[in-house]
Amino acid sequence: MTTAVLGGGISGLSAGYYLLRRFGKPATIYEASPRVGGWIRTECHKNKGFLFEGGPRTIRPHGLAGANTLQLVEELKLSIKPISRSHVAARNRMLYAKGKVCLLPNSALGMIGTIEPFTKPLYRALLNDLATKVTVAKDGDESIYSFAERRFGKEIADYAISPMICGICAGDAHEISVRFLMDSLFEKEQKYGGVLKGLFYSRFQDKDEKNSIGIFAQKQPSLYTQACREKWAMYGLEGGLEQLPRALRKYLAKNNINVHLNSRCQNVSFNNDGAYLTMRHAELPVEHVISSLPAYQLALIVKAQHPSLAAKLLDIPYVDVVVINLQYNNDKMLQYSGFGLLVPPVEKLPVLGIIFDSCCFDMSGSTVLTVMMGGRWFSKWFSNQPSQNELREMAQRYVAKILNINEEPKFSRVHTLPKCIPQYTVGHKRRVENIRKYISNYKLPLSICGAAFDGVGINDVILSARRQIDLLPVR
Ligand SMILES: Cc1cc2nc3c(=O)[nH]c(=O)nc-3n(C[C@H](O)[C@H](O)[C@H](O)COP(=O)(O)OP(=O)(O)OC[C@H]3O[C@@H](n4cnc5c(N)ncnc54)[C@H](O)[C@@H]3O)c2cc1C
Ligand SMILES: C=CC1=C(C)c2cc3[nH]c(cc4nc(cc5[nH]c(cc1n2)c(C)c5CCC(=O)O)C(CCC(=O)O)=C4C)c(C)c3C=C
Repeated sequence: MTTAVLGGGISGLSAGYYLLRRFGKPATIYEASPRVGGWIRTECHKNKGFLFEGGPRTIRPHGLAGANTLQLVEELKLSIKPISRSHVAARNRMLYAKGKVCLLPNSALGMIGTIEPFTKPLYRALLNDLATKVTVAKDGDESIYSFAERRFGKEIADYAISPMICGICAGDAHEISVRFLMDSLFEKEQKYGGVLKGLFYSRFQDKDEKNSIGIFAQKQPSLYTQACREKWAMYGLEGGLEQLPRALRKYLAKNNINVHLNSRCQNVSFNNDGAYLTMRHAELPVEHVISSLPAYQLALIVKAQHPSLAAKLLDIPYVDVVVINLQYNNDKMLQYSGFGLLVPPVEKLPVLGIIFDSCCFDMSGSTVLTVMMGGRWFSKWFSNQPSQNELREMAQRYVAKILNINEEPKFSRVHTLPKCIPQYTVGHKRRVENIRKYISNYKLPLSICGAAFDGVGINDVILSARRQIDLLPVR
């Protein structure tokens, strides 16, 4: 009997990779769709010199999780396209607020003056933090909006934190847990009575960067050393991010880890010896199941035997995002340079943000933009199920309004990504603990990784796969 990995997105493929590295035994990955990669999807227009990313486009090189991904990228011999900290795409972060494109400050000097859309200098937010007493959070959690508003004031919560949440999980900061993005700042505030105070008192205790060496035996991955030396802010891959799942699949196939495509798991039932997977045409006995599925998909397949585990999994909500890629045959269309812009939810627009792909990476004379819409507000704007053409027209209308680009794009692509990103709402940490407790109490031969549980970024899901494999007992 073998180990089965469910899902051939980046976390399932990574689980296969770490299984191979740790045990060297064959295993099988079952993927429901006809391709690997999950939400990582690149459409390459090689002859025209540009590409469209339908999901993620960049990865951060920082910390333990960043170093871990770089180690994988290095082992797969992929070509990196770094964006250094001094690159405009790393320096210039923009908002569309109050009818204008606003450039956010990127140095301490920018804290002194009043910068639109803010009505007060940003240093006042820091004074607010110093002057405000700590409120002990109920059940050790609160929304990131409430935390930011408490510590730094409403403007920071509306125009800095809320758009940032849109740019990471397309979610509403009023609902997302402070622990999703600011776990350590929140802990510091609760311990030392303020964010700045916490940062000051704990400045010699932050071991994250040092710990990043921990899991790499003696030697850090050399790409990580290079990323630190060359001050990368983020990176993409030559040929687009889909090269990562593709290369992983090839590597796994060469090493007896097979990926079965078009193989949806319909049910899983556990017994004393392992588990049975129900596939369309077969019942497969397996020793252990590693699930990298979205929580609601795992819920579907465990529901018959473990309805209360299914209910816990269904408590992790997801949102839908519309992604529209636009390409223009002229690289001088944009008046602004930067990674892109985010639209704060207080603006009440269907657009979450626009990414300036051709500012991040060379697109051989094209301007390439990606408009993202919907997210937590998807049903508010798109309950009438607009057609692809209507979505494209809507995106173009906002590109005209916000960026003053009125030309028709030469190429475009519209994708609606249903339930593509989990929402770590207040209490998420406890929910995940309870899910893992259930699995452990019932001694289920099941490990869970993927975006639903331990972080939504590519780095997080790869590291989550590695950690789950590291926890497996040697038989
Ligand atoms: C629009 C967007 C932009 C993003 N931008 C970034 C970014 O810039 N940087 C970054 O780091 N991250 C980004 N992310 C997040 C990142 O892309 C995802 O979190 C990550 O790809 C999730 O990988 P996964 O393997 O956990 O899940 P998925 O990609 O969802 O993979 C799960 C797989 O399981 C399969 N499956 C489902 N049900 C079954 C079943 N019953 N049996 C078998 N297989 C099944 C699915 O077909 C899928 O292939 C972005 C995400 C989105 C949606
Ligand atoms: C500037 C515009 C951006 C839009 C619009 C946007 C949309 C968007 N992003 C995600 C998910 C993730 N994005 C991540 C990183 C990331 N996103 C942006 C900007 C926009 N995102 C930037 C500049 C970055 C790089 C990180 C940084 O330096 O701040 C990540 C990874 C986060 C991590 O911890 O590594 C995710 C996940 C979605 C779902 C989305 C849809 C609206």
